[in-house]
Order: sequence, then C-alpha cells, then structure tokens
Amino acid sequence: MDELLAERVNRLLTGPTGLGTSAARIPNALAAEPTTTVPPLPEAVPSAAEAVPPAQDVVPPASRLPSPRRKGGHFSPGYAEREWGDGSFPPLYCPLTARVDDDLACEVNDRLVAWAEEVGIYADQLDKFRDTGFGRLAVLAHPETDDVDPLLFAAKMNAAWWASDDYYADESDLGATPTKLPPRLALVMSAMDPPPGAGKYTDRLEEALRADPVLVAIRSAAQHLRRLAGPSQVMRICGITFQMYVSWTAYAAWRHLGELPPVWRYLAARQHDSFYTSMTLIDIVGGYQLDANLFSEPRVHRAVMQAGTASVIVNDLHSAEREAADDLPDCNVVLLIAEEEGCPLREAVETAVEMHNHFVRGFEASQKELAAVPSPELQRFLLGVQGWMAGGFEWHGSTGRYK
Ligand SMILES: CC(C)=CCC/C(C)=C(/C)COP(=O)(O)OP(=O)(O)O
Repeated sequence: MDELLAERVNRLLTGPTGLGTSAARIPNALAAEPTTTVPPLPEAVPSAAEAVPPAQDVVPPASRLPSPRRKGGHFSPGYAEREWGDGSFPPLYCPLTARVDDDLACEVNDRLVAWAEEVGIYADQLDKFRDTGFGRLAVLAHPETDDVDPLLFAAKMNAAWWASDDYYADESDLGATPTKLPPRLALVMSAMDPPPGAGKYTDRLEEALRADPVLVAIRSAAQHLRRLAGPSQVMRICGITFQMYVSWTAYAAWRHLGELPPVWRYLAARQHDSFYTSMTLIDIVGGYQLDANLFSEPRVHRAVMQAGTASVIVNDLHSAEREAADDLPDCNVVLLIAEEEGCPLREAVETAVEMHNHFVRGFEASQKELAAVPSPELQRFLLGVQGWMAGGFEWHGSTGRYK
C-alpha cells in the first residue's frame, strides 16, 4: 500500500509520460527517487538545499529563506490527551504544542493591532481585539518560523476572515444580517480577487471596497499574500476562502428561516468552513511551496480536512456559550447535538470531544501513511498541520474571545 502510494504521488509530481506529454510534465527534482523510506524531517537549521523550492515554484527572494534564528517547530512533540476548559470534561486527544514564544506573539500581535487600526476593523473595540490575540494564534499555529513578516501575514489573513465572519455572518451587534450576507460575501471575493476592469462600474466597485473596513482588511491581507506566495498558492487561498463562504450562506439561510440543521448537515457544511482554510497558509508562512497536485492528492486532502474539522470542533467547544447568547444563535455542534439528542449540554460536549478525537486519530493515521511519500515539502506541510492543531488548541484555551 505504501509503495503504491509513493509511486502514485511520484507520478503526480513527475507528470505524464509518452508521446506529446513532455510539455505537461511537472519537474520536481525532489521526487526523482521513489522510495518507501520516511524522508527526514527538516532539521532545526535547514540546509540550503532544503530551502530551495522545486523548479516549478516561484523562487522566493533571499530574504524569505528560513531564518537561522528559528527556534521550534521542526520536530513532532507527539500527541497526548490534553485537558481543556475547566478540566471537568473528557480530555481532547491532540498534538502537543511545538513552540510557545510570548515575546514573538506580543510583537506579531502589536503589529496586527496597528494594522487593524489602519484598515479600520474592530475600530471601537481594539482592546478586545488585542486580547483576542490573533497574532498569538499565528505564532502558536505556525511554529515553523519566527520571521515576523509571514507570521503577521497569517495573523492578518485570519483576522480578516474572522472579521467577515463577525460583521457579516455571526454578530448581530456588529450588523450581521442573514439576508445581507450573500451579496456582502460576493464583494469580499472581489476584494480578494479583483475582477477585470469594467470602466465606470469598476470605479463604483472601488468606492465600495474602500468604504467597508472588512473589505479594506481582506484586500490588504490578500496583497500581503501576493507578496509571499506563488500564483497557484494565491489561487488556492482564494478558491478555498470562497468555498468556505458557500457554507456560510447555508447557515444564513437556516438563521433566516429560524431552522436548526440536523447535526449531519451542519457537519457537512463545516467541512469547508473550518480551520482547514487557515491551514492552507502553512507552506506560505513557512516560505516554501507544496506542489498543487500534492496538496490536492486525495489522501493529503483528507488528512488536512480531518485536522481542520478537528480544530473547528475545538472552536465549537469553547464558543458554545458565547454563540448561544446571540439574538440569532449560531450553529454550533455542541448546541445542535444537545437539541437533536434532547440531552444535557455536558453529554453533548462529551459526544463532540469523541468526534474531535476520532478526527485527530484519523489525521495521525493519515500522517503515518503519508510518511512514505518522498516529498520533504509534504512531510513539512503535514508537520505544519499537526503544529496548527496544537497551536489552535493552545490559543482557544487562552484567548479572551471565548471568555
Ligand atoms: C480563521 C477563519 C477561517 C475564520 C472564519 C471563521 C471560521 C471559519 C471559523 C473557523 C470559526 O468558526 P466560528 O464562526 O464558529 O468562530 P467563532 O466561534 O465565532 O470564533
């Protein structure tokens, strides 16, 4: 099985063979030797060879090569049952956190708050925004680098996604209204991926993009993305953001109609509305590129989905109380299980914890299976996904957002 997988992935990377296919071949020197052995993980200070991206990638400027100062994240600290909340619920099976660096977290968070002030999001609640610590989340979730600029990028992108969630989808106090959500999201997509010029209509679009801080934020984060990423990475982030927005329209319809979806339906929507989206930044923040074919390889895709869904269940566990309090309560797996099963919240939490642990164990198994693939970028990316789950867990337990 492992050999078959290694061979299949190698084929993906080296491209088709036969008459007329040479132009379609994706060269990748790193995948030249199919092997079933586990490729070594990057060492604490990567060699120059590791820092060189595959030939098809956009070569990053020298300043983006991994910094020799990097402290953590190049190893797996393993998985464990971790206590969470007030410690009274069953533990979450989760990776251990690879790096906690409070100084770096403060630096990234301070810069993020300055950026938020500049773009105008959370204008009258910047202290709360500071305590939320999306900058700290970026540092915890991307232990692979301690370069401030890519970490700040991750912090901006997540903050901008969350701003669209808070202002458009979730928080009635911030003006979120189900019927306005779809046209607002359509504009967010234009802010990330500018449509072709259409004369005076583009001028009107431009006015609209400048008038709304959420759109200013998302456009600014997307500009930062374009500075750090290659074209296929940029389109990966745009496409995955937009698929997340499709799920948001489902929640908006349920809110508008005052309906609660069954748990299975909510989970189906959550598949594309999870921290999977945040995890797709991992190679960009790390300063390398995971080949688009490898990223999309079904087993890799499933592994990242398992991790993203597990991480978003952690979010639902921490945010259940806050979400129940809104005039139009959000969808939340704990609240939905309690409703559907007619069980006490405690029991619903236990079911959600079991579900989370099932996904993490699934990711761990996928990671083991994929260890046979001879791609250093893939191994690095999967370690990054593991790091993201751990960082997300750590952040949810400490942010002011769910207190
Ligand atoms: C970072 C990111 C992709 C943010 C957009 C919002 C989202 C998909 C989440 C993962 C969080 O979901 P939720 O809306 O339940 O989050 P809060 O509980 O409001 O923080």
